[in-house]
Amino acid sequence: MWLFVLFFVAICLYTYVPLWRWKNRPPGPFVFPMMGSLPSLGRADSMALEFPYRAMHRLSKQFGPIMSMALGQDMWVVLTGLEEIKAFTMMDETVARPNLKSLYEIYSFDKPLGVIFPDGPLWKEQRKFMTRTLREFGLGKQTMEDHIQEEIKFSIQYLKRQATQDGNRVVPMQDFFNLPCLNVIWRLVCGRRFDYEDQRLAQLIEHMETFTMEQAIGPIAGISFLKYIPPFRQIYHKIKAQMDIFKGFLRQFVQDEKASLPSDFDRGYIDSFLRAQAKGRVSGDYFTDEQLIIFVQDFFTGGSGTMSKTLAYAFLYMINHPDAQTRARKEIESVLGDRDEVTLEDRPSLPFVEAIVMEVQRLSSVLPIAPPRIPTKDIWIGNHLIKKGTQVQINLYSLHRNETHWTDPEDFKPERFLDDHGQLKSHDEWLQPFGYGKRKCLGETVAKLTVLLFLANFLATFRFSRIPETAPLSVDPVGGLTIGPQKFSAQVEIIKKT
Ligand code: HEM
Repeated sequence: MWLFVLFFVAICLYTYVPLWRWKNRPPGPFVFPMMGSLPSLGRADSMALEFPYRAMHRLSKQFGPIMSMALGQDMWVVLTGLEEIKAFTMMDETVARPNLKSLYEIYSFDKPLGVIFPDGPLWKEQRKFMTRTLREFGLGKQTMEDHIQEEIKFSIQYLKRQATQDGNRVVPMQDFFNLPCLNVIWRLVCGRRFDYEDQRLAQLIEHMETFTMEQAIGPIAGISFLKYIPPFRQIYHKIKAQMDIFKGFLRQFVQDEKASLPSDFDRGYIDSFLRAQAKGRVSGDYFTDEQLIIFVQDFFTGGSGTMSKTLAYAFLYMINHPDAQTRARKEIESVLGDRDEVTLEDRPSLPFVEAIVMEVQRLSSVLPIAPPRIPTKDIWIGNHLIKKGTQVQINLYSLHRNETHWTDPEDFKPERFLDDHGQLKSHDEWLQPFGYGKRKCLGETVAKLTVLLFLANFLATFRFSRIPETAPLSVDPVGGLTIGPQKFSAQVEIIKKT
């Protein structure tokens, strides 16, 4: 009995002494010994484990745009307001990541490599290298657009085959854009694409989605002891096995690219990296094979799934909102005239299509929480102190569902981004699907271009509708780090034969 009381007192002291010492701590739900704030999260949202960002968003209505809470024994600060997120993400002291040991075991040879997870000089230099190399590869320039257009043509033919193969025109859509989007990334990486029938492509996506779409990956990454406890233990080993195969594939691919490196031009990102490695350019330490493998893996996990899930959601909303689909098609047809293909040049004449993309990005929030950060010294956001070393979550979903800023935030209303003349309003700062500040997404340009061109060209070629006598499609998401729509099918009518 006394032992139990002693244990209880020790646990309480361990939990509450740091909290008493933390003056000006952001407000937040009650912290229980061992369990932290989990009971409050559970009360705010009965599906808090599946949708932690939604539970945090609901709690923020009670506690405000900057909250503190405990997950297990660790204290976290959660940012949900625009001013707080802006202030935090613009500081040099807030670009560091926490030590997500279990995640690095799964993802990157036991240490933070690539560009998404490291910090310090490695991150700084590799982010600079990635930014420069992507620019050289024509992000926003013609070459990039040509690659995307070519992929659009292949995928339009692919959808035509699927829509006509058994006569009923019904096509499962939730994963349709996985292959084309992986190819957009693959082009950036090595200048080539896979055939859609190539089994390696499907396998790569399967390995990757075991990681990005696993609900438990957040808790496993954030709470290090979970990997020893069932059912997280099994999940940890399953994801690790899949990611080991993925990395094995990339390792072999990098070796093959090294062996066939052209002397006078770069086929893609890998070649640029290998050339920097060979020259010992910049700081040679960071240009290792392992760094390259995880760099390429970052392209896929950060870029491919996020674009394909955004596109899947775009078509889901088009099916649920046939009036918006018709209006978008009219706009596209008036721009196209006799031409076949919507291009980047048409963008200024497609305000409604662009507004649809923005509204889909707002509602889908495919990366609802940015990867976590830790301040490297005590920082102040308004009157609140975030202590050095506290884990910080940036809840982008909350920005997108803020009830004070957005009218009817749960509703699909692309018009909210248009002015009285039907033109796009200037940028709305509350829409931040790519994050904000010093670690903002590096693929924003390619992602925006890909989503817009796919959507416009597909709407010009096909009409998408709900299968007769079925209910409106659910917009509820599935997934983990990245989220996407549940399984859904569309009736696909070909309206342009060429
Ligand atoms: C619709 C598509 C996309 C969305 C919604 C998205 C969203 C995001 C978000 C929210 C972050 C975290 C920002 C932060 O930590 O504050 C991020 C980081 C990143 N994204 Fe994207 N992304 C998309 C597409 C892409 C693409 C296509 C690429 C690659 C070509 C890419 C590469 C990256 C990289 C490398 C980072 C890490 C940046 C860093 O930590 O310094 N993303 N992205």
